[in-house]
Amino acid sequence: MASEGQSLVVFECGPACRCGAECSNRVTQRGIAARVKVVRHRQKGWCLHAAEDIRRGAFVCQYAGELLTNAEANRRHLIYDCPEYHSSGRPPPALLVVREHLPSKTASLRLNIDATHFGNVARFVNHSCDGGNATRVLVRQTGWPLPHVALFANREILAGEEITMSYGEVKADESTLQTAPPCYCGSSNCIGLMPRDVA
Ligand SMILES: C[S@@+](CC[C@H](N)C(=O)[O-])C[C@H]1O[C@@H](n2cnc3c(N)ncnc32)[C@H](O)[C@@H]1O
Repeated sequence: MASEGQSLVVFECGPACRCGAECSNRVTQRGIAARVKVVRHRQKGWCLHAAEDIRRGAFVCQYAGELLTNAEANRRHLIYDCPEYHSSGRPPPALLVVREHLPSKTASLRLNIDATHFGNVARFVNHSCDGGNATRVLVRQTGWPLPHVALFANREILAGEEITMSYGEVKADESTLQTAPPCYCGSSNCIGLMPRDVA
């Protein structure tokens, strides 16, 4: 899983603030905010569904996982990309790579969060080629050096609907056609292939 381009950044109170957990500017810090359930799909594996209506703009959950160095993320990408990995019965890879363009615009921070082995329900959010109904947002907390990744509903999500997001753009180049895994998102613009990981 990868994402190219700039993610939206929001700012919240954090360890350097005097306010407590009840502060209204700590929206993403109180755990999973919507009732959700994990449902099995024949082709996509486990999926995250809304168990109640989720209003547009609402925080759903953080994307929790192991925070990796770039070198370790690249090493794991190689492992996760191997066909043997997928046929081994091990959990599907959930290594998310997001970039934050720093204010200077000349540098960017690459954040590698691997939820394959340790994570929360966000690891069950599947890809949709139409962008999905959840958007990834970087959350910076005052006094905390690194951003967190949070999922927000980008439209109203009805109870029973699958919660999806975009893993990145699908490039229909030759290497993608040969190596990209099949996509079953069912969107009208889906070409039947998932985005390939970009390190
Ligand atoms: C982060 S996991 C998502 C949860 C996963 N479905 C599971 O069973 O654990 C990413 C993996 O889910 C599957 N997946 C996600 N979106 C998919 C889609 N649109 N079509 C097919 N498989 C998908 C792929 O196996 C992918 O490597």
